[in-house]
Amino acid sequence: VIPGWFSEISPMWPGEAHSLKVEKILFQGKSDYQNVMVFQSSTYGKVLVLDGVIQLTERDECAYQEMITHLPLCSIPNPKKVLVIGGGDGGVLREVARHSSVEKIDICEIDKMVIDVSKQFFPDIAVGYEDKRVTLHVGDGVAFLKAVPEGTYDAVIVDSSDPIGPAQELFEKPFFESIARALRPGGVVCTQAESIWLHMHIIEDIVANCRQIFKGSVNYAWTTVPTYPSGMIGFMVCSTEGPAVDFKHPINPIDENDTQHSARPLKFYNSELHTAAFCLPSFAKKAIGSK
Ligand SMILES: NCCCCCc1nc2ccccc2[nH]1
Repeated sequence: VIPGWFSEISPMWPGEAHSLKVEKILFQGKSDYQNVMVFQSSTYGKVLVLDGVIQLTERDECAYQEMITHLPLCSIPNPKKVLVIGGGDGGVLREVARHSSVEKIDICEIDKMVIDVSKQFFPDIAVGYEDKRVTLHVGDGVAFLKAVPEGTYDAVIVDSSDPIGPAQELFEKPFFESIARALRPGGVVCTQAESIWLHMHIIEDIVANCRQIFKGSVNYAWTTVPTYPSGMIGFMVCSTEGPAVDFKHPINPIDENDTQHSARPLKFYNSELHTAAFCLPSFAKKAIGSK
């Protein structure tokens, strides 16, 4: 360990470790589920770390939060009811709130410490909780979805950590089945889906499960996030059987200057990038294929 540096060593990316220079450690705690740490970095703002894995930094969180939210929501005409699984930092809520058609936003986050720490150290991200349409459920997303009536949501966003740790079940087939049941016909889901550079086999399994479960369309999209290992992260973007959804052409575009529901304009997402996000390197296209 180099003094003054945080290195992200994990069995999920053997033999490599992204490092950030540390100015000051701001919080360290152990919740019922994981170790939680916040530090002030020299060049990426404040950083949230769970079990040694970087979840977000102030400088580049916009890429992940905006893409995971607007890829699904800009692909359907009038999202009204949205469910967020995970996303305890509040960033996805902030982005969902930009859509004026949305009437109800449910969020189910298992770890209250993540919520509290985010409100304390990342107010510009946790601002999402202030939206009147938000209802917070602190608990396990697996159990939450089992209790959801069929066809309740227009969109579900799964902003999870990784298969190693408390989010393990959010990558398994029964969970995807419970999402499909909770979505209306032609409803959409977008989940955090690892990196094509690091986890191609995990992604192949997830895509195979999604092909069996989501009878609309099944797509893999990706974005650059400089502070994530391999500099990118991907998303499964799927729709249930019903009114066709063409993810590659946003029919419900969000104006990058839209500040109706957010004091802050979009920093990252735009319609061209939306379309480009579904373009994959050849090695990934071969492994994932696209219907
Ligand atoms: N809710 C935050 C999602 C990111 C979790 C941490 C993380 N960062 C990653 C980089 C590459 C592949 C998988 C990753 N998982």
